[in-house]
Amino acid sequence: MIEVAVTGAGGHMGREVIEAATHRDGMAVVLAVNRTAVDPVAGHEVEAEADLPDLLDDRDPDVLVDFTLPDPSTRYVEACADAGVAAVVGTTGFSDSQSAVLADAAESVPVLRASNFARGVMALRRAIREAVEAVPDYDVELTETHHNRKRDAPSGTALTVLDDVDDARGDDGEHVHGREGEQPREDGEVGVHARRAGDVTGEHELLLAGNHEVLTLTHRAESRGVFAAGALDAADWLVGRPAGAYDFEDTI
Ligand SMILES: NC(=O)C1=CN([C@@H]2O[C@H](COP(=O)(O)OP(=O)(O)OC[C@H]3O[C@@H](n4cnc5c(N)ncnc54)[C@H](OP(=O)(O)O)[C@@H]3O)[C@@H](O)[C@H]2O)C=CC1
Ligand SMILES: O=C(O)C1=N[C@H](C(=O)O)C[C@H](O)C1
Repeated sequence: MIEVAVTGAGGHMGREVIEAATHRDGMAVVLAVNRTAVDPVAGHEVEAEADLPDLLDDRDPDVLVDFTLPDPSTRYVEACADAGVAAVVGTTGFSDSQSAVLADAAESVPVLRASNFARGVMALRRAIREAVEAVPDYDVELTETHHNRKRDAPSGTALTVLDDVDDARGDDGEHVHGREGEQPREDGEVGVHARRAGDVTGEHELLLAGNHEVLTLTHRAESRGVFAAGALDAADWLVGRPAGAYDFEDTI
């Protein structure tokens, strides 16, 4: 039985993760914490996040799954490193210095980070790398659309895809965020567009155009359950691994 702790238990993703873990064979939620007080989630009492270090010692989970914000997430992963608990991090929007804190923690415990836990996005990323290599001189534009509550822009997935495009092209192309004014498009630049509206779960589209043709590669998440399932697959895979920094692709 894999025993799971969930931070951000009152958030949209935290609730999905608790619900999915509760109904998953071979998994049990032994700890749920949140910053503000919330009613039980899927029958699990939600504890105060301030008590996390003591709660980790007391409940001794195998793995913690975090979908919150960069600042609390880094604190939670540091607490995992102190307690010897593996961590799966779905939070996005980390600064370089916050990422360095996660990398430090990964020297003590296994830490798996992914900007997107949908398996379809893993497939999308492979398709994007292949397409960009096949038509390296085509114009590239990336558009992501998310719900109106989302704080970080561009999305974590968009930033990951931009890295994939740069890797496939073998350069650090200029990323142009939105456009305004009379500046024409420069060769090699990648346009990046972040839309926020309604309750869109998450959409990412890469458009490649040139030589009188247009190719689009799109992923659309239709439920947050897809992210929760992927994060729990990652948790399952991570338990028992040596300390280190892992990503979702490592699990395949
Ligand atoms: N990797 C992936 O596949 C996915 C990643 N995400 C990422 O997950 C994160 C959370 O998304 P979502 O669940 O929609 O967000 P929500 O806003 O619904 O939930 C945020 C959670 O973080 C907590 N929180 C906010 N501020 C603080 C703070 N200062 N200290 C401690 N806790 C805090 C909230 O607690 P409180 O209730 O007290 O406000 C809440 O539990 C985002 O970074 C998002 O980009 C989302 C979906 C998929
Ligand atoms: O905030 C969200 O909702 C999502 N965030 C992740 C991101 O920033 O890429 C993943 C997914 O698109 C949903």
